[in-house]
Amino acid sequence: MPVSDQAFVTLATNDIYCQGALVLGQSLRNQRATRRLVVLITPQVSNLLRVILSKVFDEVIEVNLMDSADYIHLAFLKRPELGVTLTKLHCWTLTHYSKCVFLDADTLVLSNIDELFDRTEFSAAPDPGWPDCFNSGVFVFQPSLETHGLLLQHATDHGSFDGADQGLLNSFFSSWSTADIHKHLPFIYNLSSNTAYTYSPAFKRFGSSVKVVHFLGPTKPWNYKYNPQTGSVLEEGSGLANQHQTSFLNLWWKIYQHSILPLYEGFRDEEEHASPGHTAAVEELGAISAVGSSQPWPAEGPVEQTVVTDDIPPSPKGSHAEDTIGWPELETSAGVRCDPLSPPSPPCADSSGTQSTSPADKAEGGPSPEILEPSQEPPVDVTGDPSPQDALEVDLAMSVFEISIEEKVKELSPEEERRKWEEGRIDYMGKDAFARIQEKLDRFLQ
Ligand SMILES: O=c1ccn([C@@H]2O[C@H](COP(=O)(O)OP(=O)(O)O[C@H]3O[C@H](CO)[C@@H](O)[C@H](O)[C@H]3O)[C@@H](O)[C@H]2O)c(=O)[nH]1
Ligand SMILES: [Mn+2]
Repeated sequence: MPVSDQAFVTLATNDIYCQGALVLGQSLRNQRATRRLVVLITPQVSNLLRVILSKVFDEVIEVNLMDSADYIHLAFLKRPELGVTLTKLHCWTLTHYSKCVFLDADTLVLSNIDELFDRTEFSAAPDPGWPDCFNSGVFVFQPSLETHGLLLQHATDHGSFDGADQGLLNSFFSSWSTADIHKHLPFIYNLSSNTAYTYSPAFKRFGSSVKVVHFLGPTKPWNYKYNPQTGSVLEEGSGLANQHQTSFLNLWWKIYQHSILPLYEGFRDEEEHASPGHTAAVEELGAISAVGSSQPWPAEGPVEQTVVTDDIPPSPKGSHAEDTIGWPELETSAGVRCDPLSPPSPPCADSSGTQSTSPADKAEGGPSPEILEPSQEPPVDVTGDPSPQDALEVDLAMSVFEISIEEKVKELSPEEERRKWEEGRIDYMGKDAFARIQEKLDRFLQ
């Protein structure tokens, strides 16, 4: 039975972390999650990614620290280093839900975890590095503007001992390690992907019951390159720790390859009649679709529709993530193609499941109006008009043998370029390499 006042929530502040959020959301779908799927994003996330996110998530909610009420602003100004942290805390403002499970965008769900909703705030699993602290990559919480306010106050007054949300949340929910064992989630709900290496006998014994893998640490699945032919990540230069970690990475990429990449595929048609003002994004789309269309990724099984939009129940797939192989058309439930390069038409906006209201608009009851911060803001259409900054921040490089996701090097204006040169910041290996300059000269001389 779907429970509509409860939700799985994640966060992505840029297009790169969006790739993680997409795989996480898809993995929840694959495991037939019965709660709503919500992703919090910030203004940096491109319009294309917002549209893609809305194919997997029921709600895409933009949060913006700077537009928020004064006390948030204050906390942010006093503690600028807590930027992403304070953004994560926004999950407490989702008061149209009675209970939520937060999952980092670098987690992967391997089996159904709906039972986590039997737990209460604040439940989390031990951190592998310091088990008296919880890891803040997976936690059960109860949205409340009052708690949100208290957390921000705590951030303003005390900061965070690790400079991020985990330190802050541990000092706020400081009785976690001693007060109530029910609030200790078993480690299988937040297994750090390199734990198999640190305590391999335990992994041998309990590994098969793992439900959530967390790729915590500096190297994320999207930092690896993947071979779609062999179905495995390329080890070169990535320093893979062990075979278990590799199989979790492969699983992540398998979902990315079969269920996420096809979501970009449907934008191919837009390429032809897109206006010239949008070349950056269009080039990107071309790169995305060109290989996919002429050379579909090896599919191992029946081609199924895996696109899930608002109000469509999770796709009735097998219970394993591997079962989901798809090559879906990017169409919404209304059968309307959404063009990320032009303002969304009403059917697109309707069927995408994207929220155009801020979370607290739907809040009922709750604390006094003066702390109902987001509701005073005008509604934000998260898939609104594209602007020059809307170009993708990621490069999805694809060939038959290799898929990779890379952060796009930001295009600098000629003035910024000149300043960089003058300051001696020259990209000898990249675009200032002799070969590039030679190309430019050749073009000029022709
Ligand atoms: O640029 C960023 C960085 C982070 N995030 C979000 O914040 C989460 C936490 O960041 P992550 O890179 O996953 O941190 P971890 O490597 O998991 O490191 C640990 O430390 C973090 C900071 O305390 C905690 O948030 C994590 O839960 C904890 O596992 C991510 O999953 C995303 O959801 C973004 O959206 N954009
Ligand atoms: Mn994480």
